[in-house]
Order: sequence, then structure tokens, then C-alpha cells
Amino acid sequence: MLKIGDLIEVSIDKIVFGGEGLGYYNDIAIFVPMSVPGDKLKVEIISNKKTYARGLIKKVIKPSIDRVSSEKISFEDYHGCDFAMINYEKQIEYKKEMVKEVFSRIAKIDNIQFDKVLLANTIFNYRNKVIEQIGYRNGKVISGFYKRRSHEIFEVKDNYLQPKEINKIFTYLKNRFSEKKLTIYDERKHKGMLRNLMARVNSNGEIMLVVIIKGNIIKELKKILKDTYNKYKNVISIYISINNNKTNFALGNKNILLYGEETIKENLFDINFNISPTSFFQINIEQTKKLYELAISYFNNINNKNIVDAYSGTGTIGMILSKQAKKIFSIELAESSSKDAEKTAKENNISNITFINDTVENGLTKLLNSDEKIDSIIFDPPRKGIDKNSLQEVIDKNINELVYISCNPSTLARDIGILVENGYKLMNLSIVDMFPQTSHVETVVLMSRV
Ligand SMILES: C[S@@+](CC[C@H](N)C(=O)[O-])C[C@H]1O[C@@H](n2cnc3c(N)ncnc32)[C@H](O)[C@@H]1O
Repeated sequence: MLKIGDLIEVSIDKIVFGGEGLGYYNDIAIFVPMSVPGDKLKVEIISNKKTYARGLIKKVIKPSIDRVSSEKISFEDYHGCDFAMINYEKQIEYKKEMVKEVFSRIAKIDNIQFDKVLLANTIFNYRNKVIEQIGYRNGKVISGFYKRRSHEIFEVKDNYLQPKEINKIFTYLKNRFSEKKLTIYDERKHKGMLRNLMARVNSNGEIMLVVIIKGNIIKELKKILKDTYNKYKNVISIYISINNNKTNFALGNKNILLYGEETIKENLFDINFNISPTSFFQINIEQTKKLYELAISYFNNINNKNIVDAYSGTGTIGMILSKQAKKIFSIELAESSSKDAEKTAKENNISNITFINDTVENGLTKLLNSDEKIDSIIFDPPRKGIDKNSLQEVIDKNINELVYISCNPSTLARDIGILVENGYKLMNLSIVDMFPQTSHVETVVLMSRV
């Protein structure tokens, strides 16, 4: 019987959904984060159940040929990236395996074939949005990510995924915060001011900064942000977000524009999209272009179709489709995203699009029961997938063509399973690697009525 704290030797056989490696020790399944199939490891047991246990790597005894370093072993060593210990080509192989495994287990579809697997050219520093926790160490303001399963912050110099320019500006801000001895938010006492730093950067290198605080804006903070705005010409927008809640969610309800522009803009397919601090926008622009191009190519004959863009964010896919389609209906829950989308449509003279600021659960049902004829739907839901009733409505109304973009293969497989049971066929399935160095995978699927 294993106990917490035991040191064991284990060989890793495979990667399972969620990104952890799996090996066996006396028939007990041992899950090991940051491990690679082919590794022989010394592992310390940190949790123990009847049929399985979880352990952390203490030492790499013999590295897998796919491991990039046998010295770096922890989540923190890889800046919080749970696949960065695996060479890039192999990361893709494991993502394919994970998608195959969930489709077989959940959707009961075996041996899926991938239409396309679109790799990234830029595999580091690709993120266009960054949020860090602010903390305090040895009299200095620091920022970074929480260590795994802890609320201790770890700070890294040149973070693997973040744009270098943002790292530079964050360093400047933290030095100024330290100098002025601004207080740091303490989540246990619910006291102190500085909570998070957030930044967005667009393809032109323009930056939006958001400082998330509890309480009121004090003049020292305002002065630091004014100096930042004047010093860095590429910082085009600075907000303070007030978050007085006891929550892990970073942004607050009140977002106050201090300097510069209300939104940052990103150009995709010749449309300038507006993005506010709280709006959703895909975090990897190079891969987003490929993702949208591929998803749009899955529609058969867009011209003269009425298409719904469900879970539409800032309206990107719908507006790109609107160039060819007859009519687009975009449904999005978040008010700021919907407002950004409306602004973008106006500025780019797009008029054949209707924005519905509502849940897909309500908005889609109403639309499908209205006089509008709907030919096709593109879904891009959050991780929890499509709500069951909405899916049933789509099935009942016999919508022939569904494109489904998903950031969570297990809820995708669940929803595809339901569609297949109800007379749809899986026509195409592709992967776009939006999140290199992490186990996250973006999948695009085309379903049609048979
Ligand atoms: C993965 S994002 C996709 C956004 C967009 N398609 C894009 O590519 O930028 C999911 C979006 O769904 C929205 N959302 C979440 N739950 C929703 C719901 N129940 N109804 C409508 N929109 C929802 C989120 O605010 C977010 O903008």
C-alpha cells in the first residue's frame, strides 16, 4: 500500500487527458504531472486513493527521448507550462492522442481521422494577453503566477509565453510600486490595494494596461500610470479595474479608463476589431487566423446563407463570414464583448449582422423559433460546451450544417456524441495548436445531417 511521502520508481507509459503522464507501480496507476512517456522517474507520492495515486517528480533517472531537459522537472521550472518539457512535434502527437481518446471514450467514435493539424510557427511568447497576480517578497513588489495547487506567487524573468515588451513594462511598474510602498492585496485579510496586472498587445505592438485594485484610486498610483503612459509610446490605453470582491476572478465590475483609447484594435481579415479590457479575444493571433480560415472553409457555399455565430465574443467569426453570407446573427452573453462587436460593425460598415446580447440558451431558442430561416450555425462555447437544451433545439429544427470550435475535447466529444445519436455525421475534425507548451488543444469539427 502506498503512503503520502513514499518515494517510488515509475516508468511513464502514456499521457492522459488533462496532460499528466501515467505509469504503474504494483498495478496502481500513478499520475505524474510534467512527465513524458519513456521517462523513468523517482516520484514522491502526494495523494493516494484506492486504485490510483499522484506523485511529483523528484529526479529523472532516465529521460524520455522526447524530453527537452532532465534537470528541469517542475511546473515552475517551465513557467507554468504543463507541456513545455516535451519537444514541440511530440506535444502535437500527444494532443492528437488525447482527442482520439476522449472521442473513443465519450462520443464512442473510434479511430477518428484528422482532416488538418495546424502547427504553430511561433511556439514561445505568443500570448497577446497576460494577467499576473501581484505579491510582495523581501520588501519588493513582485508579480507572477500561483504555484501549482498553492497561492504562493512565483515570478519568472522572461516568461515562456508572454511578449517580452509586456515583461519590461511590468518590471517598470513593479519597481515604481515598490518605491512608493503601495500596498498589496492580501486575500486572507481582504485588505490592501494592488491585486493584478493585466496587459493586451495587438499585432502592431500597441499595448493596453489594466491595473486591478481593491478600493479607491490613490494619487500615487495615478501618477505612476501617467508616467508609464508618457514613457512607453506603445502603451495606448491604461485602465484601473476596481475589484472589491473576495474572488479569484481578476477583473472587477468597474473599469475606469485613465489614459488613452477605450479599446485596443486587432486587424483580422481586413476588419479592425475593438477589444475592451473585459472582452473575450483569442490569445494567439497567428493561430487564430488559421483557426478562423479553417472553420469558415468548413461551410459549404456561404453565399446566400443565414448563419448564427453562437458564443460570438467580440463578433470576429460572424463579421468575417458577413462578407459573403446573406445574414449573420451573433449571440454573446458578455455585454462588453457585444458592445465592442457593435462598434466594430459600425466602424467597418458591416450591416448584414444582428447582435444578440443574451445567453445562447435564450437567444438561440428564440431565434430558431422566429420567422428567420437559419441555414447553419457555428458554435465556439467556453469549456463547459453547449447547453443540452440548445443542442436539442438545433436537432429539433433540423439545422443541416454545424461547425463547432472547442477548447475542451471532452465536452466537444459529449456534444458530438449527442448529435451523432440524433442523425448527424462527423464530416471533418481538425486540430489547431493555439496553445503551444501547454496541454490545451483547440479542435474544429464539421457536423452535417445525414
Ligand atoms: C471561447 S469564446 C469564443 C468567442 C469568439 N467565438 C472568438 O473566437 O473570439 C466563448 C464566448 O462565449 C461567451 N459565453 C459564455 N457563456 C455563454 C452563454 N451561455 N451564452 C452566450 N455566450 C456565452 C463568452 O463570454 C465568450 O465570449
